[in-house]
Amino acid sequence: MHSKEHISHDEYQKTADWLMSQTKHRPQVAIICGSGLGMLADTLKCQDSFAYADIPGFPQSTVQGHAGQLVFGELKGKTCVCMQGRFHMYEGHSLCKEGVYAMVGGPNFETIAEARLLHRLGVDAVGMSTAPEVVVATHCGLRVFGLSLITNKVVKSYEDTESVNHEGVLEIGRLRSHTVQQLVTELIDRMEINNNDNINKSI
Ligand SMILES: O=P(O)(O)O[C@@H]1C[C@H](O)[C@@H](CO)O1
Ligand SMILES: Nc1nc2[nH]cnc2c(=O)[nH]1
Repeated sequence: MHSKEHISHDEYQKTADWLMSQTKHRPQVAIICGSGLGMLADTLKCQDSFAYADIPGFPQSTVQGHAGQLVFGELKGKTCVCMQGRFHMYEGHSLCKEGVYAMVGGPNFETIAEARLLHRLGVDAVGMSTAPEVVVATHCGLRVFGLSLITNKVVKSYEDTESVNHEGVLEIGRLRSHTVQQLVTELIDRMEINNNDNINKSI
């Protein structure tokens, strides 16, 4: 998994599963120790340490002075994991991919000319919703987690014989509904109930 542009969810999952099978620690805090700061990891109690080279699918640290170890343990009673050595763009690692979501008014799908314009503006995904909902929720002081299922490729070429239609969107929705339900259920299960404290205070 060296400096790949794209690391799939399955690849991350395999690495995480391996680590979880090797240690009983379940960290509440994650710390990246940069140059000269790796010694913090040595202070963790009840340590489980793994050389990056031994962790399936994990990148390798190439910088001098970076031990290249993942250290699990306890600090002040909190379970932590420390990266003794980090990864840099100058080592060939790319930035985590962030995407830009753009909302168009609908109900029609964007024309090829509009799709090309959005692409040139740096848009990665396009929909007809979500943005106004997030604006209103944020205005109300709510913390927001937005989730969009990407159902189709946007057509950007006049030669392309594919076209987007609502039936196709609904079909992918049906195919992925179980996964989306599991994800949302898991999120709700892990959610801190007091995360909208700021609203309660202002009422
Ligand atoms: O959930 P929404 O309504 O955002 O889903 C998309 C946008 C359009 O309503 C429709 C296009 O097929 O699906
Ligand atoms: N604007 C837009 N909304 C969508 N919703 C689902 N697919 C699409 C799409 O291709 N474009």
